[in-house]
Amino acid sequence: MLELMTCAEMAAADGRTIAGGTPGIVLMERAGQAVAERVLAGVAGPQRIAVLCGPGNNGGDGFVVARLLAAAGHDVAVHALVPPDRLTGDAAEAARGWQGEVLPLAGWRADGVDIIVDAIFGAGLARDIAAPLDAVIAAVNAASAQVVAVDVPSGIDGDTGTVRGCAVRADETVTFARRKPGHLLLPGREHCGRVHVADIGIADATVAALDVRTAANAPGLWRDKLPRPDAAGHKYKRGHLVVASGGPARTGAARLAARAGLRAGAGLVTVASPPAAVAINAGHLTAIMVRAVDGAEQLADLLTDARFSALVLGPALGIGEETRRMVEVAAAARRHLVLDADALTSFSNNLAGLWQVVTSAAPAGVVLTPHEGEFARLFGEAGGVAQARSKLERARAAAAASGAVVVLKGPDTVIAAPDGRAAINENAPPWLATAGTGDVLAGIIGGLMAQEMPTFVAACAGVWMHGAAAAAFGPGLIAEDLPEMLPQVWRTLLD
Ligand SMILES: NC(=O)C1=CN([C@@H]2O[C@H](COP(=O)(O)OP(=O)(O)OC[C@H]3O[C@@H](n4cnc5c(N)ncnc54)[C@H](OP(=O)(O)O)[C@@H]3O)[C@@H](O)[C@H]2O)[C@@H](O)CC1
Ligand SMILES: Nc1ncnc2c1ncn2[C@@H]1O[C@H](COP(=O)(O)OP(=O)(O)O)[C@@H](O)[C@H]1O
Ligand SMILES: [K+]
Repeated sequence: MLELMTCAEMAAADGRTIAGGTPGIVLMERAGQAVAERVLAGVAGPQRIAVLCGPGNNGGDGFVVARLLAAAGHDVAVHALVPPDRLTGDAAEAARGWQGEVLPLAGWRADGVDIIVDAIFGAGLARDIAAPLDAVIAAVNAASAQVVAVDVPSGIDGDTGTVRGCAVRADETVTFARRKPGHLLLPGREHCGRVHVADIGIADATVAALDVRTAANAPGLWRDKLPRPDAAGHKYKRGHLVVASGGPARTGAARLAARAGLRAGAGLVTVASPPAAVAINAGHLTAIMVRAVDGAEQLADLLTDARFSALVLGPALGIGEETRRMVEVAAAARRHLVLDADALTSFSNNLAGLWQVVTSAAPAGVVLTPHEGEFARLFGEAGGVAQARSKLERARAAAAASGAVVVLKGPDTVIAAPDGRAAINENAPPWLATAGTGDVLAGIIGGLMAQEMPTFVAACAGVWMHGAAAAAFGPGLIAEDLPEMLPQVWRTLLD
């Protein structure tokens, strides 16, 4: 159930289910039933309920909800954007089942209403919301009533999570068959409240046949690919991660990444340090080793030892030619790479150079972990990225353009593979917005890749474990706390 279906995929699933013998009105009845049950779940005693119905099938669901809630003894008022005789298809049939009055939606006020059912627009939202509906949505959002949205809060684009002009802020959202990307991407996620997924009879096989490429990032996606130490193992079987350090005044980022890599399970971790920073690094490290490595040439020498299986390059490494050459040397040595921070910025406006790196590293995997600023510098002008409608599609286009797995960070981090697979993360608490947490993420992913976890799932697992570690620590988090929470996260994953 981790798939996230686009509105077009949902319509296709709907069409195939109808073609398979389930009439559309039956799906609409089940949808309305699920919403009504959710409304009733939270109430004691008769409620004054306003059902706001739009001109399409989302409105059709609303008429079903209204009928069921009235039958359950509540005081229900229906307000519709268009008169029922202007509805067509299943929505028209649903409206015929509503015996009560239908009042206009324009000019609606929330006075005296306990619960609002938002059935104005769902998957068919096609343009920005304009007058007079913008005032209706403002009235919904200003009301003290409980708001339950049908499928998506009206005004939120289900594919992109963007607000089309204005949008309802719901307490609860009931969607059907699977969640949609807009339930996880910001700002959509914040408009949905709690999201419930109702089974309306769209078979899993029907969803599977659509080859949905987007998923919510959760252990079900990658738990079976996590590296697990075995009884016959030794540390060299668990991979050896190398993290490159910056100069004497810029060493902390590499140590954060290195410690995270060790906690992520790499058997050994070495900080490759400029000679001038070796004493500082050594003074702060115990289980992690330090090696003097002076630039790209000496990195190439280090990597003649085949046991170094993965590298994290970028955190506080410095921007420019030498960092770019270190990346190229590591790629030429065909090691798994996590490129972060300064390593990314060293390839600004040089997508061809990045593509070359990814190509020469193959079959080893490359993961890029940009935040929005780094992403813009890397991919701003790239074909496909500029045209993309959402964070999801931008990350996917960047993965296709670079050949790497792209982790586009933020509260709704998107992980995208060049083959089109993508996952949206939803477990990261805002405590993560603090210096150095990105370095820790790079280290976790590098630690998993050092153990030969496949690239895309290593990136997904790393992002999730990072969010889970932050959530487990909670308020007051600083970057140093994250690696120390990983044992607790591992226990939940390996049970
Ligand atoms: N798929 C399934 O399995 C099932 C789907 N179900 C339900 O169907 C819903 C999708 O229904 P839908 O396709 O009819 O679209 P919907 O959201 O009602 O809107 C379309 C209408 O809105 C109008 N319109 C659009 N934007 C506008 C704007 N800014 N301002 C003003 N008008 C605007 C648009 O007008 P037009 O663009 O044609 O001029 C059209 O009239 C889905 O969310 C779910 O609730 C369930 O019944 C269970 C089974
Ligand atoms: N508001 C937020 N909610 C959840 N996670 C966030 C938020 N802001 C940032 N993050 C996460 O925190 C990390 C910050 O990384 P980055 O920007 O590279 O910082 P740094 O360079 O200081 O390490 C990323 O994993 C990002 O996804
Ligand atoms: K809605």
